[in-house]
Amino acid sequence: MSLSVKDLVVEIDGRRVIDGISFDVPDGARLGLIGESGSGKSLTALAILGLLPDGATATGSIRWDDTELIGMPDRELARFRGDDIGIVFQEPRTALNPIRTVGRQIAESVRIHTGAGKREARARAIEEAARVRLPDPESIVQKYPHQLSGGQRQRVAIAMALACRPRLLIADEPTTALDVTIQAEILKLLLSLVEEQGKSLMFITHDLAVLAQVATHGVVLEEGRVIESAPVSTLLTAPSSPITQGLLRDATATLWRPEGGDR
Ligand SMILES: Nc1ncnc2c1ncn2[C@@H]1O[C@H](COP(=O)(O)OP(=O)(O)OP(=O)(O)O)[C@@H](O)[C@H]1O
Repeated sequence: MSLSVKDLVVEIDGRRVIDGISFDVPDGARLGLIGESGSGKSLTALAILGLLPDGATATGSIRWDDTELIGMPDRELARFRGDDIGIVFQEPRTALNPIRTVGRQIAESVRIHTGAGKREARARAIEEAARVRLPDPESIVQKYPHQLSGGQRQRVAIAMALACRPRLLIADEPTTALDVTIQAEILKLLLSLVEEQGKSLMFITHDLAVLAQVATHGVVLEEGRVIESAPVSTLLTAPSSPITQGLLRDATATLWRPEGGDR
């Protein structure tokens, strides 16, 4: 299953915020969307998921294999979300319900997307918690989100997204809210899960050092346009645009230091 975005334009209240973006995520590929704040990364993800804010319109084409997602009725799109395309957001707190145990929330994901019964879904929730390497899965599923650390909450959000076995996982700055060591652990986890299950990944970040750890190809955005699209190794060694050169200079030194970099 592959995703193909062509000439995507998003307008919000008459302002063109995405201005003709095209890129592909072939089956099993790991693509990064990278750019500074406001360059249009999140809106591109939301357009793919059919979750644009009120007042926003999308034109162009977003195809999932042979199916056009732009203009698809919301009810049909809802089936795509989760079943085919999963999402993990930056701040796991917003993805989790504070008054339900994490096990129940993972189980709900399982139930909605597999039709499993309650008991089976509860057992699956423990398996999914173990899969994202949460400690002591049998007891952690009985906890509430506030009883977990930020990194553990992000593991729960990843478990919920993957419980539906989507073909493509979209991760929008999933580690930005976490401190550096936890960030590295979550990136490693995401990468191993995606590779293990042969999924495609679309990873959104403003940090080229983070992108280098998870993606093989990068699409650089600026003001809603694609500025450069190249293998990550090229972006790291021979970035052609000033924007990418700036991203390379800013790359987080703690995680990865560009050779000969001036920081
Ligand atoms: N709900 C909204 N209403 C109006 N304008 C919006 C809305 N959401 C985003 N925008 C505008 O669209 C542009 C792209 O925003 P987007 O959130 O996609 O950027 P981004 O690259 O994801 O940034 P960040 O890294 O800060 O999340 C920005 O100019 C932003 O101001």
